[in-house]
Amino acid sequence: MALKVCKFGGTSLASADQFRKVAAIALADADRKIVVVSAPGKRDKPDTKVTDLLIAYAEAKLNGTGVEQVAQTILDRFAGIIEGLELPREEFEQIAGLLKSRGEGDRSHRARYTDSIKALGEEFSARLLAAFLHKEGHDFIYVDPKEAGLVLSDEPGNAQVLPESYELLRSLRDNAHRIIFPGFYGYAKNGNLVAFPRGGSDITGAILAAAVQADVYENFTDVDNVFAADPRIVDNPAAIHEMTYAEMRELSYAGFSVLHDEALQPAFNAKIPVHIRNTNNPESRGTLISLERHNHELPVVGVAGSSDFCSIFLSKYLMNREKGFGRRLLQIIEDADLSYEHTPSGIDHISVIIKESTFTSEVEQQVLQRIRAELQPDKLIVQRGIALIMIVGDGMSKQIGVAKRATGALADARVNLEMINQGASESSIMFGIQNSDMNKAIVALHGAFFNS
Ligand SMILES: Nc1ncnc2c1ncn2[C@@H]1O[C@H](COP(=O)(O)OP(=O)(O)O)[C@@H](O)[C@H]1O
Ligand SMILES: N[C@@H](CC(=O)OP(=O)(O)O)C(=O)O
Repeated sequence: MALKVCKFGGTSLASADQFRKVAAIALADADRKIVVVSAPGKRDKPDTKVTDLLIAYAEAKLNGTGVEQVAQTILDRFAGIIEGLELPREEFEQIAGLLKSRGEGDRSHRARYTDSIKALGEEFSARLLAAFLHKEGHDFIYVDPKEAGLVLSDEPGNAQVLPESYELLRSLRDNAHRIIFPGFYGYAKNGNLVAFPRGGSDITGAILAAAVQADVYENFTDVDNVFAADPRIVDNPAAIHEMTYAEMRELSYAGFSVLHDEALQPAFNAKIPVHIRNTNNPESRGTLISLERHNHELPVVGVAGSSDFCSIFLSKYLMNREKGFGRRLLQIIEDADLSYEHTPSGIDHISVIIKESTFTSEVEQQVLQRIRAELQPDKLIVQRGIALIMIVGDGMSKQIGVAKRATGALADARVNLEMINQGASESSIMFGIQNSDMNKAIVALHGAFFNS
């Protein structure tokens, strides 16, 4: 018998009807031993995810205004699901009670308090799904991440799994029941509830899959497969049925929101294939992500982009002769508590690419002052509003002319290139362009590699 861990995203649990689909998928295969769930997501485009409602609830509690209204919206969402699943009234009372009592918790640390509230979306989803399956006569139980041993670093909203979790979680494998597990959060060693970054239920699923040595990690979402470009940007993008961990890691980091980029590491380390599938169309083939792919024809498997980066550009004659220049520059970045994304360089120049949200004007002033004083560059320019576009494919290094095809397509679309950087692994090329050109560039690059 195989062992499968499956994760259902927010769109898969957005309403009672969606819960029923999830239950049917879980029941369709007895190998689906562990089911990880997200909080109810959007039912349609203008809708709001429960996680965002809970964050608004935490804000309202912290600021002391508008609490009742947002609490009502949250409770209405769950009341609709409970009613649609024909669950007893006590389920609703339990949720309302938990929301209220958790809301009264310690508010002295904003981020910590917000984590404790926003995790409730996943907890409620998991409790309701378990209650529904139980009512229908199936042997599923709700498992609490604290009891199971999902131990995380104590970094609110940005937690990372600690190695001991894997040993502790392994025993889920031998649990006599099938398991419903809430995604997105765990507990620090000091007992504090801590959440992963947004989209982190994908990470929970991958950790559990690695811990129990699952045969496959099925990640159910609302698309038939991973596409070669974001379907919200490109009409009818090409379907990708197979890709490697490395390709998916680069693409999800670069903008494919279908899978959290940090979810791949646990699966990759434990060599567990990840199968992206559609809750609304479980018959579709999906996308299998594993160590190697069999289809080697495609030099590029995907084009992704994200906006709002900035670059710190330095040039200095004979920079190449100055030992430790790069190290000293990156030390200044580190001292400002910044992390960097890329460092494209040439003999006399180097750029450091940083997320714009972290590079406030105050931080900019400090950093530039130190760079001028300690490195004496000939030129120092900060450019904001940069989008980074990546074309990714393990087959790229073996094919001649990939960069030419890409730059040709960008030129035809009249996209101005600010920078180009080929990843050291030769499986990606990054283009820095203006934010406003991002979608145009993605459409052009998708066309160049997939429309022929
Ligand atoms: N390259 C891509 N392939 C497929 N989906 C993508 C891609 N890029 C972005 N997406 C978006 O990711 C969405 C699924 O991710 P997400 O909304 O986080 O789902 P879930 O609620 O299941 O976690 C899709 O609906 C799609 O709009
Ligand atoms: N509900 C959390 C965690 C998550 O993974 O959600 P989703 O599976 O809907 O992306 C969030 O919105 O960030």
